[in-house]
Amino acid sequence: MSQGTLFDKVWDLHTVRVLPSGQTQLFIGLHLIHEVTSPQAFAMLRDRQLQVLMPERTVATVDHIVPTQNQVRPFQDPLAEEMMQALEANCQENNIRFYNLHSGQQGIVHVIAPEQGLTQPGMTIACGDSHTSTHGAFGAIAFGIGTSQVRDVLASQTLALSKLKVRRVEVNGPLQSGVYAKDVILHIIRTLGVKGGVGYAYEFAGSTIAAMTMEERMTLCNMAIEGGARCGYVNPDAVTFDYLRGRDFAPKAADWDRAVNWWTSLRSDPEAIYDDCVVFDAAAIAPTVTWGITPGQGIGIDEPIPTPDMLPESERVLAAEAYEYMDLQPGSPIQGTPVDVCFIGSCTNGRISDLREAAHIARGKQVAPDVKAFVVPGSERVKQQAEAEGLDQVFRAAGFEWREPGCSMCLAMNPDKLEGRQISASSSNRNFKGRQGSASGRTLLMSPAMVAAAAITGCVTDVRHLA
Ligand SMILES: CC(C)[C@H](C(=O)O)[C@@H](O)C(=O)O
Ligand code: SF4
Repeated sequence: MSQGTLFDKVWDLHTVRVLPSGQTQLFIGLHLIHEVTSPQAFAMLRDRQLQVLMPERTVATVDHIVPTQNQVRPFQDPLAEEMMQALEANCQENNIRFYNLHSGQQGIVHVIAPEQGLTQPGMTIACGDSHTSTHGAFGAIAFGIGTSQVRDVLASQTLALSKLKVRRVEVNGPLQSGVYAKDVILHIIRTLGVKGGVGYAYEFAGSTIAAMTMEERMTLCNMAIEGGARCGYVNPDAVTFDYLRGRDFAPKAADWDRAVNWWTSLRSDPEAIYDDCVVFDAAAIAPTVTWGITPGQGIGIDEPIPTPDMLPESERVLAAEAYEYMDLQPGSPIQGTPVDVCFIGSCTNGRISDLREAAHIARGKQVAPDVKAFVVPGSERVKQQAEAEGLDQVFRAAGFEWREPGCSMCLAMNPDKLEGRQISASSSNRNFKGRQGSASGRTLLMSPAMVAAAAITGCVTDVRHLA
């Protein structure tokens, strides 16, 4: 075990057996569930008269359907209320820890597990949600699963999986000021493509990543899946351990020291062999904004929207679809594009450091007329912390709305929706057609600081000129 990657080591340690199909039966240390992808899984379990095998290894929260304004029960949307009731009943019947609204610990599943110290290095973590890759920031092997796999984990605490290859994605050097983890990952996806990571786990490494906080690493790993990599991870180091120490579920006293030794031993070895390796220069990364309908259609804020001849042949068909849908002119600058809605939140960028960065830009300024700007903290704890620091006041004074925690307009399964052809500047992770609640709505992805800058000026703006 001395020449492996963290991925190989964690995979091997969790292998129950190799199945006749060649797949691995992998033990899942932590199973996270939410209201959208779990109800059917529990129903399938009941149909087969199966029990939840290890309820203490499953943790639930409610995030996607949660209204961020009126949270009175029953919810106005009957479907949301139904999902909520199903989750409540399933957790109660099966003895599953559930962080309900107003528990003080509710929030987006990928925000709450790390903040409580549930997410730890060396774990295997699964959740019926594609952005489970977020948890890889801690050196866990964490990936999204479908509903029938949620059933499998509930019933057996294992999954049948094929092993991934590992690509080392190295980023070196200091980031320019005004450039954030979000820009780094948008840049990586733009370069390697939205399908570039299919079949791979991405190991993020290099001095830029080493210098990142845990929250920045989470932003990075969150979007590994948008680059096609089912999981992304960072080797655990002192930054990881400092973040974890003292959190609710982190090991305590003598267990802590043992855990740190153990976690350290799981780091990829210097001689580890990778299936592929790519290197980026941090200095070449500018504040990045998407102009199209996939997270890979991004450009530096100073660049023009690419014309077809600037793109490889293989990207031109999708680009044509994007020009039409977005109604943006190839060859023209992205800077100055007017926006209608500014959304700060999501599991990509709804953590306290994100709100601090955005508040820093908004402080003492005013949201542009006719722009609707709102901030949705990633969790109840993030909200509480932000309020303790007075960030809510900064946002409110600038004309932003301050909301209750949840996924909100990241995918608009709640009342927060774009209307008609509105364009949003969004700190979330997906800009697919119709993603934010209007079938013809348009999304520009960017960092929370850039969203705040767009809110103030009313158009896409280089945050480096505003700060
Ligand atoms: C609802 C859920 C299944 C979905 C996902 O898997 O990612 C959602 O969280 C999203 O971001 O699109
Ligand atoms: S915040 Fe968005 S990306 Fe994250 S889990 Fe919720 S819907 Fe999915």
